[in-house]
Amino acid sequence: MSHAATREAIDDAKWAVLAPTGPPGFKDQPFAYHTELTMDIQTVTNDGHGIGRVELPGQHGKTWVVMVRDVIAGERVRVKIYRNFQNYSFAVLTEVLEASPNRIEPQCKLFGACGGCQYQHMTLEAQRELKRGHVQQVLHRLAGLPPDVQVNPVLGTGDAFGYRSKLTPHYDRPRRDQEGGGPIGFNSKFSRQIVDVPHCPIALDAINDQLPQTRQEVVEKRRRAVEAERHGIRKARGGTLLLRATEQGVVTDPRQECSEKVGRYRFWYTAGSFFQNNPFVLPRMVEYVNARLREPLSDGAPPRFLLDCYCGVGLFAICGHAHLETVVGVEVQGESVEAARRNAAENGANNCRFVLGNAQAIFGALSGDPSLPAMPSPSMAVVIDPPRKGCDRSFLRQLFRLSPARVVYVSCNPATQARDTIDFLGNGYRIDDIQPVDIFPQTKHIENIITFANERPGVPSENFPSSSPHTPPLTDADAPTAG
Ligand SMILES: C[S@@+](CC[C@H](N)C(=O)[O-])C[C@H]1O[C@@H](n2cnc3c(N)ncnc32)[C@H](O)[C@@H]1O
Repeated sequence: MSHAATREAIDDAKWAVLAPTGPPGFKDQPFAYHTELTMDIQTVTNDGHGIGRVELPGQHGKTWVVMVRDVIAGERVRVKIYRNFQNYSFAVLTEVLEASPNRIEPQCKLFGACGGCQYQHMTLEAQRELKRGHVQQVLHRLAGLPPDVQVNPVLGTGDAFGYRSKLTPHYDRPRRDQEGGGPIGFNSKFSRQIVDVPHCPIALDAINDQLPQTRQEVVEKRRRAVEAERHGIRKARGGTLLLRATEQGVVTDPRQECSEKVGRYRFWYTAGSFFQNNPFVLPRMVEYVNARLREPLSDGAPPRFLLDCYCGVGLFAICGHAHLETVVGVEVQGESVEAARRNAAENGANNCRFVLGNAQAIFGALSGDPSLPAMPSPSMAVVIDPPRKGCDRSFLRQLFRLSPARVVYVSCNPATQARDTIDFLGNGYRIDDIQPVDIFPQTKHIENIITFANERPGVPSENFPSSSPHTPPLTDADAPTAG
């Protein structure tokens, strides 16, 4: 795509903010559409919004919060208002007047428009320090830990671009006047509009090499769909593509079996099911989890038994099995459990067993297993790696009754992890280590690992719900925090 065409894509995506008149229904209080302001950025939230305060027009001394993307704390910038809410406004960056020393030129020409990346305008070191601070803040704000709670420097590799092994671009239902055309890419930073992304610099080269062909297939498919719709056969639809770089090449069929190596272990999985997406940092993350699992417990010996809850295709179970007597993985998705069994067999992890079921019912899955000790056991460790919504209440209740000596909690959403931390602290656990991992450089996403040590291992806790007030379930919308 030529640079001019790229600019066009950016302009399209910024339509909502750069159009000469406001969008229909624009609320013009306290600022009219496109009011230009100069502001100082005080902080950046964990969803990538810079926050500053500006004086309200005609109300001397009264200030108003304005949020703007693609900025860095400490910068002075010019912005244009494009949306007012009850307590704050959104603005688009038009000029950086005083740049932070951490500012760099974004590598992607679509950076100002595409919603996929938030931090390309910062050095990698600055991104990681920002993410470390966000983990600290969320644990302070939601779990009541001290504001300066010890959080390790973010674990990552130097692979800041060309690292993503999975890409899922979307496309809208084709419009009749577009024939097969229309953008294929990611949501805009400013609206639900899709920005056309013919090349994504955070994806692996193999994915970018495959992208033109996969996009062309969509164009053909859409052309046929529009034609069919014209003849009243069926309605054309939008969709999401899958491109996964694997040992079998780039796979686009979600049902295809594929494999990937992590250290010396090979993992099979179905392309559409869960597998981690950064093959560079993954071995480091697994190494870190294994190191936590091997540390001696209070009796001086390392854990002998491991439960891997939300185990997917057995990543942590299989990578950690060699130092354990018995490992049991629990996973709700049937095809992932089948893959986990195959992975254990092919990798010689004969002490691993995988149970199809809900992590909410772990006791049922474990009871009567002769390879496990009588429960609760002081030699038991647990790895948990739940989806973004965090742990279910009934899962936590059972976990605290099981009373494992150590729990390594891997999370892709530090906000729900912080919520669950309240329950760990209220049920006899203390925090031993907090380790963020930069799985997705250039983006706001961070993986965070908390290691909990049980002060009374093997003694079931009945103190649940814990005495500390439990915050209600969080959604993604709760995640942004002013830092
Ligand atoms: C973030 S992934 C982690 C997978 C694995 N630990 C890994 O790193 O490859 C979460 C996994 O939890 C599974 N899952 C979601 N809800 C579950 C539940 N209630 N019980 C058991 N597994 C669940 C999903 O199918 C998914 O495989």
